[in-house]
Amino acid sequence: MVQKKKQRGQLIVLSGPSGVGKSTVISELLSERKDIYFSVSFTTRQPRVGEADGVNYNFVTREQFEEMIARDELLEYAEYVHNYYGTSLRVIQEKLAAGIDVLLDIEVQGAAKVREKCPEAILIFIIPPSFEELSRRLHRRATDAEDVIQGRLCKAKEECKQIPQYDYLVVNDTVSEAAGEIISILTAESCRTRNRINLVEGV
Ligand SMILES: Nc1nc2c(ncn2[C@@H]2O[C@H](COP(=O)(O)OP(=O)(O)O)[C@@H](O)[C@H]2O)c(=O)[nH]1
Ligand SMILES: Nc1ncnc2c1ncn2[C@@H]1O[C@H](COP(=O)(O)OP(=O)(O)O)[C@@H](O)[C@H]1O
Repeated sequence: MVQKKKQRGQLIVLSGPSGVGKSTVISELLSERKDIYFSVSFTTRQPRVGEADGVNYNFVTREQFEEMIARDELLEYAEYVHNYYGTSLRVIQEKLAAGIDVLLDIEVQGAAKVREKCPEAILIFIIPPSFEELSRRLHRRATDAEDVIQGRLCKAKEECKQIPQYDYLVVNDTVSEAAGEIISILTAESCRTRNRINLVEGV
């Protein structure tokens, strides 16, 4: 009855305000689910202390980014606080076709484009326990100047208006609980009939 046929990978989108803990939760998630491929985005923003090219982001100039747009090489892209951010189309296509699940950490406009192009993508939004805690996390991280932090906090309120477009909402109170909830979501999604029907002969 059950055939061994390779399934297409699942596309997983994670969004949430700056400083909510996306990168932290993603590290925890990837340490438990080593089979998931994290998509390293392209950006024109400057690297922060401790960030490495090709690991956190592929850091490019505005000119290089605009060339990628012109060549139609991006699955999606958006401008966020005066910088471009975008996802390589080729890499994502290759991984998904090889049956590998792909995780994107992208903001709300990019997530909406992914939904349009790949309706089966799983969209997860992460929120902080409170707005005050979000502000504390951004200050404690100490990677951005005060005006940048204020800009990101303003943007957070706008971004939260898009929550109804997401399939799942996760509160990042503790990192382990948030990562655990995402793992549960992914397990349930992988059991959907549409993701397993190929396994059954003659259906
Ligand atoms: N649309 C889109 N957004 C991205 C991409 N990569 C990162 N982002 C988003 O860009 C925003 C800013 O990211 P970053 O400057 O690293 O700040 P951080 O979220 O505070 O760590 C975040 O909301 C990310 O989710 C991408 O490839 N496409
Ligand atoms: N659950 C949590 N509780 C307390 N601090 C957290 C939690 N998750 C993340 N942080 C801290 O908050 C700051 C922002 O986290 P980060 O992962 O860089 O956020 P994002 O990628 O969403 O911008 C970091 O200093 C991180 O250590």
